[in-house]
Amino acid sequence: MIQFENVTKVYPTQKRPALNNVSIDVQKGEFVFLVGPSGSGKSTFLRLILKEEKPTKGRVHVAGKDLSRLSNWKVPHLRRRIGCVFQDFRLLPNKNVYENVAFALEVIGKPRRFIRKVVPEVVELVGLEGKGDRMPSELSGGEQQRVAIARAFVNRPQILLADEPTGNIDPATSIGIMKVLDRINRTGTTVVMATHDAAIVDSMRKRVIELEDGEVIRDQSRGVYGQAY
Ligand SMILES: Nc1ncnc2c1ncn2[C@@H]1O[C@H](COP(=O)(O)OP(=O)(O)OP(=O)(O)O)[C@@H](O)[C@H]1O
Repeated sequence: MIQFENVTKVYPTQKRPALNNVSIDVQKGEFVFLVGPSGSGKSTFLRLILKEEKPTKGRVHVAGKDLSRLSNWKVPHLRRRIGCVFQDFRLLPNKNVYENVAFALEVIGKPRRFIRKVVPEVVELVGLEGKGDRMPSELSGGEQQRVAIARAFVNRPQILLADEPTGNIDPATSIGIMKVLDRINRTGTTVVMATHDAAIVDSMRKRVIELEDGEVIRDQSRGVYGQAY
């Protein structure tokens, strides 16, 4: 589903590569944690998947497509197949829960009948049934992140990228967020989550890819946050 082949990324203003000769294969339906210190290249890895950045060397394949051969006008189509969740939720403050989720479908031209059917389903999937008419300001941080996940998933993307999704949420609430991501993963969606949250990584026992200075220093199935010797 996601394949990095000897990928090196050097930003124009930098001498050191943000990613250095990274080769990684993520299969359809996998759940992968991306860990490593600040500046190790996690966000760069996610940006390359979205074709927000191009590799300096090497190739990135996503959903069977070689991104170097994907013309610019096809990039929005690629991004529709990838849901994104961020640390800071990024909800529209003037729209309620239902409208925030529906908006993701409206902008890609889905019919109103379809939107009316699927939005409540996804709102329920993330555990927010009965809260569809709340504004983001009337929700806890954990609930806001659930809305953001619903919005990312409502179009049933093949891949969900999450960049520090529990970064602004307390540990107890984070467990609920991880249950939602796990539920989404069980529908067959490939999940890649960048995180500094050791407790979450240790509790999930999923594949862990560790970056340091842009290099993969560990790729462990059913892994933990820190190196387990
Ligand atoms: N747009 C950019 N221009 C120049 N250098 C950049 C840019 N984005 C990232 N970098 C550099 O590339 C390296 C990797 O950064 P990246 O953001 O991928 O790390 P990260 O692991 O996601 O860090 P964090 O955990 O803090 O989010 C860092 O040295 C960073 O300063």
